[in-house]
Amino acid sequence: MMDILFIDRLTVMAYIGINDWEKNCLQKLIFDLQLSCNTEFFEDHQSVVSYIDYTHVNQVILSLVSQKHFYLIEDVANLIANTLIEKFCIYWVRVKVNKPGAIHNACNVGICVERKNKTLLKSLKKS
Ligand SMILES: Nc1nc2c(c(=O)[nH]1)N=C([C@H](O)[C@@H](O)CO)CN2
Repeated sequence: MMDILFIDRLTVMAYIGINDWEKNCLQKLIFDLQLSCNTEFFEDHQSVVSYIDYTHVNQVILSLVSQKHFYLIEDVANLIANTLIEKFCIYWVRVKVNKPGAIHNACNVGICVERKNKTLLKSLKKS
């Protein structure tokens, strides 16, 4: 069994979009994140594998999204998913990027990507 650390409706202003006007205009992106982990590892807080600090996850996302202009919401989702897999001890991650208001006759549009930490999942199978 695996546990899931989640962050809902994390809101960030970003330069995002395929149109010229979107290069200089901050727009709202809302993230829903799920990080699969094993919280039993976390009981010993002195151990190397410690808990996943959701404030640290938040900082990583803020720093990634504020660095540059992104063309597609897919680009943001992929960068965040791959970075979280690299930086945190998690089995898989699900990143949903919402760009509300992008289509005038829909309340929301977005993309949801899932990435696995193949190395960690392999070591889980062996044990
Ligand atoms: N699959 C996608 N389609 C579109 C995107 C996107 O990021 N992914 N973006 C746009 C525009 O930037 C739009 O949001 C402007 O309002 C159009 N299609």
